[in-house]
Amino acid sequence: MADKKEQRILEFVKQNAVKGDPQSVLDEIDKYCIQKEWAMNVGDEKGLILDNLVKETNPSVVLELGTYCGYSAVRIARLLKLDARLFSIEKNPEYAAVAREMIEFAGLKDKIAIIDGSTEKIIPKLRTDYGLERVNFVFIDHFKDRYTVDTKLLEESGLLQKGSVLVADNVIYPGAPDFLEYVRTCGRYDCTNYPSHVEYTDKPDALERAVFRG
Ligand SMILES: O=c1[nH]cnc2c(O)c(F)c(-c3ccc(F)cc3)c(-c3ccc(F)cc3)c12
Ligand SMILES: [Mg+2]
Repeated sequence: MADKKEQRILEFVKQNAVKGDPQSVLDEIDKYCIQKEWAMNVGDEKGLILDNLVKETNPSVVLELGTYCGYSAVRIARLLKLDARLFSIEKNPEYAAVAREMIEFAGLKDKIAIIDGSTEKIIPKLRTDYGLERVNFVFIDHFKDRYTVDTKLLEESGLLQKGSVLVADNVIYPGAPDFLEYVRTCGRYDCTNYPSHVEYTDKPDALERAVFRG
């Protein structure tokens, strides 16, 4: 594959992180993105907020929309209990290939499954083709114009149950105004905003947590 930024990040991690140590993988990705090339990982500042939201939920089944290089999959899965699992949907095959190697290097291959394809095609098939009954935690971090339609797909798929937690990245920048409007006004979610910054910058951004009322 052509040497792309995502490949360079993976190579840097392989050279500098400790195999089987998820925290060192996160630290080296952050170091690369701060020192060499910006990349759209959730990053260390929003990552700490995400850590706390995962810890307080202690989910058994996690769904991620948008894998990219696997940073947030590693970040979340490193906190999960032994029998918990994370399913991450990625449309870009080059990103998925990098993420698989990143996740294997971090030692989390048995906890994380990457599903190749688009969310609009995969979400409706999660119950039938992947055997998912319910998801307890969803990290939404893909195309901002898909946040609302995919949230509605999750509702219609029957995968959400009372207490299922959605956490969405970038709700301020690049922004997901229709998603914020939907989850805050449709009456089916309890919402909380967590102000932060775009990864590796001082540009304001935020995470939004939306807890499904059932
Ligand atoms: O696309 C994304 N997916 C997930 N997370 C993202 C994220 O956390 C980001 F910070 C950005 C971002 C924000 C500001 C900026 F200047 C550049 C990129 C993007 C993004 C937005 C528009 C694009 F054309 C390309 C990338 C994403
Ligand atoms: Mg993001």
